Amino acid sequence: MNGPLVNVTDLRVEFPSLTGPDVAVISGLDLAIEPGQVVGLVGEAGAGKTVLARSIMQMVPEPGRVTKGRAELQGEDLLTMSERRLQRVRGARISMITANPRGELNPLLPVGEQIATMARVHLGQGRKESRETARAMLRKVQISDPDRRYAAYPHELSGGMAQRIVIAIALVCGPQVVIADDATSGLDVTVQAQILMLLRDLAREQNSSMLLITRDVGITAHVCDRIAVMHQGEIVEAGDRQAVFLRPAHPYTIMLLAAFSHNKRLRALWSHADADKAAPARGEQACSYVGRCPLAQARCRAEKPMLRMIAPGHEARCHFPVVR
Ligand SMILES: Nc1ncnc2c1ncn2[C@@H]1O[C@H](COP(=O)(O)OP(=O)(O)OP(=O)(O)O)[C@@H](O)[C@H]1O
Repeated sequence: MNGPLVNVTDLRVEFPSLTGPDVAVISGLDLAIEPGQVVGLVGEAGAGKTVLARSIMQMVPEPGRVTKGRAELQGEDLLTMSERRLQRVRGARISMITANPRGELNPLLPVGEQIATMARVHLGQGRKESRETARAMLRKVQISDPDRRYAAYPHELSGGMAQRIVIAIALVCGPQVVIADDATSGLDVTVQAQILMLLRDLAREQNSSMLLITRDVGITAHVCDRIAVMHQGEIVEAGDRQAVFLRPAHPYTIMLLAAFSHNKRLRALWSHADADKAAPARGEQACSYVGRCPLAQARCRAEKPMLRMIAPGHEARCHFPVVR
């Protein structure tokens, strides 16, 4: 296959505003995911991470709508796909895991049956075979006593166990891409790490790519091959994990890393830079970070920077990237 597995280009998503014209919460966004790659999408609350994930699934929350761009899976645009075709693609070739496992599960159906149903619908398995597949999946997500748990209802499971079931459902068809949107944020810290590692290992085992969305930069340091940093609906930096962590180039990335640092002085730097009052609205002809940027110059207010290469495989949307 030539080209990335998932290729989002020039995506724009707008929401109506009560007081004026529609607001673009995502604009000019490009993001590529290669086969087998784990891409971390990081950024603070409201950056547009969930809207991006849901756009790829053609599930933009109402009343939002995609007004521009493409989101291709192996060259086929998901954004213009018929609902009928999408039903075959979602769950089978691309699946999503969110922070609310109980909300995803059917409260009236034993959890094993929910996994087996996926195998019946998407893999064409019969009743007996799909039950075997579901049991095997329960073992893979490390649910103890899988035969007994097969018959359990969602309310009988802990949050961590419910999330393991959601992961089993998401992975049972061997999708090419898994989107994990804040998938562990509702769980205890110790369980979070276990579930993330499990998710990564299982995805790797079946060569699924993964888009791992989180506000917690620390999580991406352990799990991801590549990091994309999102700010106000735009990717402001993207690169291999090593490059972004060791040589962050966009001032926003530097601040984001400082916010997660153990170093108190670095964290203080972040809180000083956090005054967002002068930030321009999304889509204006200025850098989206100019109001908070300690390195901003006149050009940053007058001209919107493009995402451009600063080293092979490393890009930043900044007129004055910090290059070392
Ligand atoms: N249903 C909606 N109606 C109006 N605006 C919305 C809606 N959903 C999202 N938005 C807007 O889109 C922006 C991006 O939201 P999104 O949920 O994608 O952020 P996020 O980066 O995923 O944040 P978090 O880390 O808190 O999940 C928000 O600032 C919000 O204004």
